Amino acid sequence: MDAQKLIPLGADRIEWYNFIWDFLWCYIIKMSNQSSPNSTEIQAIFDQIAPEYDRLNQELSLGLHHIWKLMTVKWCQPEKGDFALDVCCGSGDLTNLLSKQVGKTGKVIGLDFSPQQLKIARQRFSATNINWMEGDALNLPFADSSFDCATIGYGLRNVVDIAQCLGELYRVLKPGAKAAILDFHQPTQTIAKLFQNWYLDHIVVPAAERYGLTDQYAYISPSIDRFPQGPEQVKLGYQSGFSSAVHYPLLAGLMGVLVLKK
Ligand SMILES: C/C(=C\Cc1cc(O)c2ccccc2c1O)CCC[C@H](C)CCC[C@H](C)CCCC(C)C
Ligand SMILES: C[S@@+](CC[C@H](N)C(=O)[O-])C[C@H]1O[C@@H](n2cnc3c(N)ncnc32)[C@H](O)[C@@H]1O
Repeated sequence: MDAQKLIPLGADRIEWYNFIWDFLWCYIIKMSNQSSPNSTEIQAIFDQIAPEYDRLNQELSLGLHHIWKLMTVKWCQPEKGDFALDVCCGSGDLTNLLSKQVGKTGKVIGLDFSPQQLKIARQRFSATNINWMEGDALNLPFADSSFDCATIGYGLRNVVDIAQCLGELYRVLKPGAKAAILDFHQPTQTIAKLFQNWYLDHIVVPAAERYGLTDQYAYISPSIDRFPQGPEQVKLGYQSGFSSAVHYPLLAGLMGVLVLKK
């Protein structure tokens, strides 16, 4: 008797059901791991990494992040005497660069919702034309048309509502003012994307492991996957009311700067 005939017909069907169920369960698990963290979780990440944040940025970008930040500040065209805003200021790199550009007659607000990042920023930079503020990028505590220029450095990808953030940025800028938004970017070229994933998985996360920050730095890669690419960022800029929006890829598209004009 052929063994095949011994298997009741329903057995195949049960195997199929089990396979489909297992597949669906794996898919649900994977997608649930891709879910975006909420504001509280984001704030916790940046509070936790604050003590090592600048050291790891310097080491892992081989110091290049300073160049990307200089370009970002240049592209929002700050002038002497301006009132400037650095949203999601973190440890204050861009706030400090804006402070130097607007000079003694100008003023810069560095705003962030992470107390630990702001603590580091205050320790690093004591320029008298800088005000450090704890606040939410999604509900800026400023009047309409307050600022002559603004920056967001590696913040837009981390807010829980990008459109809301861009809307607030538009609201607080003066007519004709510019904002420059630096962040990671998903390269369009496959080889660049493969390198970005490799670098994040095999250089960045292992480096963070030394400080017990594996999970916090492992967050970067999926956050980049969720982040709109250049053309989509431009569309969001126009939808937020900006009169012009241009995205400039940097480093073969591994990074990018969105320049908006009100
Ligand atoms: C300043 C940089 C990243 C800031 C940053 C942004 C985030 O959203 C984070 C989230 C969670 C933890 C940390 C951060 C965070 O540090 C960019 C430079 C640092 C990057 C970690 C390095 C990655 C660089 C490129 C992927 C590859 C550069 C290759 C080149 C040969 C150096
Ligand atoms: C990667 S850090 C960037 C810090 C700094 N701009 C730089 O270029 O290094 C992202 C910062 O965004 C802040 N952030 C994220 N969501 C925010 C929100 N809704 N309001 C204010 N700050 C926020 C985090 O607390 C963190 O300090």
